[in-house]
Amino acid sequence: MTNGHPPSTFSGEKLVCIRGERVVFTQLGFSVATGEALLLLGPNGSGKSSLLRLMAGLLKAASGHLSWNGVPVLEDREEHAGRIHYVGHHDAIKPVLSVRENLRFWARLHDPEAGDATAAHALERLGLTHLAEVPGKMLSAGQKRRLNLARLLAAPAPLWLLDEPSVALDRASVKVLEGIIAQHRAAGGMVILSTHADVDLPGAGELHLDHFAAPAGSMAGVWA
Ligand SMILES: Nc1ncnc2c1ncn2[C@@H]1O[C@H](COP(=O)(O)OP(=O)(O)OP(=O)(O)O)[C@@H](O)[C@H]1O
Repeated sequence: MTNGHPPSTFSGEKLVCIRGERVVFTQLGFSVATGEALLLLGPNGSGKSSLLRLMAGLLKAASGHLSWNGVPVLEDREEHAGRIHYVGHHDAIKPVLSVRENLRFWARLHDPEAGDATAAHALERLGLTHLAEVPGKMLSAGQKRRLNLARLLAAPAPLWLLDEPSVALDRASVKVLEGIIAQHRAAGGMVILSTHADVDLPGAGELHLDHFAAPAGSMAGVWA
């Protein structure tokens, strides 16, 4: 047992993803355990975002299954939602709420008891303290990304699903991201992350989505 999240394994087996009529990937499998990180790699359109959305329960697999400690996650969607933080391409920032209010809102969605001290720490870690009272709509792209990433620290969740989290970040902020991921893993968390850029995740596994592509032109119904 670590001093944070209890030992767990998140895995997927024989996953098939269809978007529109196209088979994006087929027979895809992975496994991530406590303290581990998995990098999703592959060219544009190979299915990295789709796989992350599927892992987050936002998209349904055409077949195959996802398990947490061997139990299919679809058996209890609410429990699964409670164990993840998903940060996708679209920012979830409410434009009229301040940076601090946005963070408080997210923290309480995850944990109604979440205290202000945790949110303050998250703001400080992401270099947002001086912007705490600024409305979301006035942030730059990189500041919005940092606020979305601050959600990771505002309430605990063992599994972080991050879709190209380094986009719009300056080099110093990428270093901060690498640091909070390392700390999360040291506390028994897991991270699954897609990227086209250099994000240093020591010892991370790699999943190359193009290895699971269906033959060109495969249509739903043939491979699913
Ligand atoms: N809403 C949608 N409806 C139908 N097809 C979609 C939708 N979103 C994505 N797709 C298709 O699914 C496939 C995989 O897209 P996805 O965004 O998962 O790839 P990706 O590897 O994340 O790409 P990128 O590196 O460009 O971000 C692509 O062929 C894309 O056109």
